[in-house]
Amino acid sequence: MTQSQPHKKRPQHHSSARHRPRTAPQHIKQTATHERMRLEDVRVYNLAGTSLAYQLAMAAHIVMAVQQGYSMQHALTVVDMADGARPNVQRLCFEAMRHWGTSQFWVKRAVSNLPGPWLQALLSVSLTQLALEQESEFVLVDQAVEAAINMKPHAKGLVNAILRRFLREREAWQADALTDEVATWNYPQWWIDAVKRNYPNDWQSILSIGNTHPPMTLRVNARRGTADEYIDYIKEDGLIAQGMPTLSAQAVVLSQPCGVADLPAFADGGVSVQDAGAQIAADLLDVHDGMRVLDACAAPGGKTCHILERYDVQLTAIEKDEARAARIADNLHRLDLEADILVVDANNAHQWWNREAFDRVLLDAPCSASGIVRRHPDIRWLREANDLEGLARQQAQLLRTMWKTVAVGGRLLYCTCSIFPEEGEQVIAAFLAHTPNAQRLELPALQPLQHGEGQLIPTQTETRNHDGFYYAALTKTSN
Ligand SMILES: C[S@@+](CC[C@H](N)C(=O)[O-])C[C@H]1O[C@@H](n2cnc3c(N)ncnc32)[C@H](O)[C@@H]1O
Repeated sequence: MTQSQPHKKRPQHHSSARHRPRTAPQHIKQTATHERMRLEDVRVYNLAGTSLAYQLAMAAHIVMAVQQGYSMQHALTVVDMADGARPNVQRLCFEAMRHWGTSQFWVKRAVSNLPGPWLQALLSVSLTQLALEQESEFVLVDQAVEAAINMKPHAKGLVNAILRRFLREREAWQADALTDEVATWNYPQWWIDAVKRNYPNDWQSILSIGNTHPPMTLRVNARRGTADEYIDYIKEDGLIAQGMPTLSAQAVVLSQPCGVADLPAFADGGVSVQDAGAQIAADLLDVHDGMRVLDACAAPGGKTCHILERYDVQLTAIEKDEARAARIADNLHRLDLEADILVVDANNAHQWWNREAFDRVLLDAPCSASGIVRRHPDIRWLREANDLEGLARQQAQLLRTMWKTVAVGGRLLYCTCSIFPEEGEQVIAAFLAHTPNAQRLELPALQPLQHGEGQLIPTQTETRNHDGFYYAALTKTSN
């Protein structure tokens, strides 16, 4: 460690009032919850929480919730589960989502009348486990049947028969799946077609990387030390890591993921979890001390905090979702940083903007999240082809509004965690075509990384392991 011991514990910070989100009128999309299962009612009775049967039954519920439009992360957070069951349920769900195309293909081939959604989900979760050979075959089939007996007793024979048939005919089933694109790649057909269309030379590797386990990448708090110091520091805890300087001076990738609570210096703000591709934003925004900075779509505050760790600026963070805005406040508090958090729709500038222009504006717009499917394997099954049109409209609207707040000579950095040009290059091209006082800036730091102007695609090499992002920087030439 260095003399200043940047990653050692230090006294608890006392939150200032500026950490508390200020609430303004919100427009949060209401979902048609009445059409979907109530996550509060999800229960598995009569099975011990430690049993695989319980965990398979619970995973089937969560996966079924995703089919009904809930995000998996939300379902996993909200559903009440037996103590200790959560890590394994989570693993079962993540693996089921990464293999949903294959397992649903098998279920549909195996039955003449499709069973109800929970049974389909149980079969998919179980077939995925058999295909991955994670559990003993005997235990898996036994426990899946046990889960069925508990939840849908009439289906005991069906579950037993399908799982045993898979074990007998595994090779034929696997070969059969390769005749179908959705079953082969495990993405909806429209997604496969869009990746093929936009990346004719790389579409297979992009789809494959999206099905791998993401790295656990950290951002070292620049106020506390360097990436190299942190890498040395965690060796004491037996953790191996390496830097990723081509992406960010603060990025550190762990060779093995660990729980956030076990991360040395996490609790007292020495590090945060953030993909290396996301960490480029703080460089591309070209911030200097003393500037007025706006982060227009800020929650959970990853980029807000990164900017504040590096520069002494006056930062306003806007977020329309109150619960998500609270996460910005939590992160600022943990990192001992300050920003003004406004809970408001950024598009309603008259509600929050006093017409004092910002030197730097970061617009990390809501998007399909197609660049981060490794981390959220359910996203592909939740999105629909025509979502891109609606998202692009939202992105263009936010860009038009945020542009008003940029000072002459100032910079706006537009970004999304998407790999689809509809949400990246096409939004920027259309904006530039209609905005005479906007000029695109070169981003030399991005040159060696990009795949098409401003576009980072998910990459998985020793020196570059990051998610998919799009970046464009614009400067205002006149009012
Ligand atoms: C991609 S996330 C931002 C991630 C964040 N920049 C980070 O690095 O941690 C987009 C965020 O914008 C918020 N959002 C979407 N539309 C908004 C709007 N019109 N006004 C304010 N926030 C909005 C979403 O709720 C979401 O939290």
